[in-house]
Amino acid sequence: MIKKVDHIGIAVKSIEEARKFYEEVLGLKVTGIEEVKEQKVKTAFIPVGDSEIELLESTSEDGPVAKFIEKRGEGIHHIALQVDDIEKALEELKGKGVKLIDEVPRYGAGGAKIAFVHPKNANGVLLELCERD
Ligand SMILES: C[C@@H](C(=O)O)C(=O)SCCNC(=O)CCNC(=O)[C@H](O)C(C)(C)COP(=O)(O)OP(=O)(O)OC[C@H]1O[C@@H](n2cnc3c(N)ncnc32)[C@H](O)[C@@H]1OP(=O)(O)O
Ligand SMILES: [Co+2]
Repeated sequence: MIKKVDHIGIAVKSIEEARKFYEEVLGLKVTGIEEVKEQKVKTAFIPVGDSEIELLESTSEDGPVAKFIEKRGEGIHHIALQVDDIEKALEELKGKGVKLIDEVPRYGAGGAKIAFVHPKNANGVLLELCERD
């Protein structure tokens, strides 16, 4: 059901500031910046081999990324696992008693279908499932 690590989400105060480390020091490239209004974030995707790093900057004081930074500071916010059929994956997890934040997929960056699993289920790690064409 799970294909690979799609991306690792990192909460940052400023994409413009944070991207300098990834580009100028690590030599990686930001390939796209996109606002996802529903999640109250601006995202920057940085491919690394077959996976990506997603820098997340909040666009609102009450968004999940702003709240995370306020409580814990900048850092790893979530791990996204790519699945080939997100509805089926959600059904399966629900059947196993997993607490889902999203029972129905939403749309994330790049038009992917995404859904979050509560960190209480995964040893304190917020998991995102995502399906993309
Ligand atoms: C654009 C898209 C894409 O990839 O395409 C994205 O990634 S959007 C990425 C941004 N979107 C999201 O994160 C949406 C899903 N997230 C959420 O619904 C929320 O942030 C929750 C994860 C449910 C947390 O919200 P809530 O209001 O409950 O916050 P809270 O501060 O009261 O936290 C409740 C408990 O969860 C923990 N907690 C909160 N955020 C966490 C995180 N990112 N990783 C691990 N643990 C986390 C807190 O420490 C706390 O633990 P204790 O109880 O032990 O103190
Ligand atoms: Co993400």
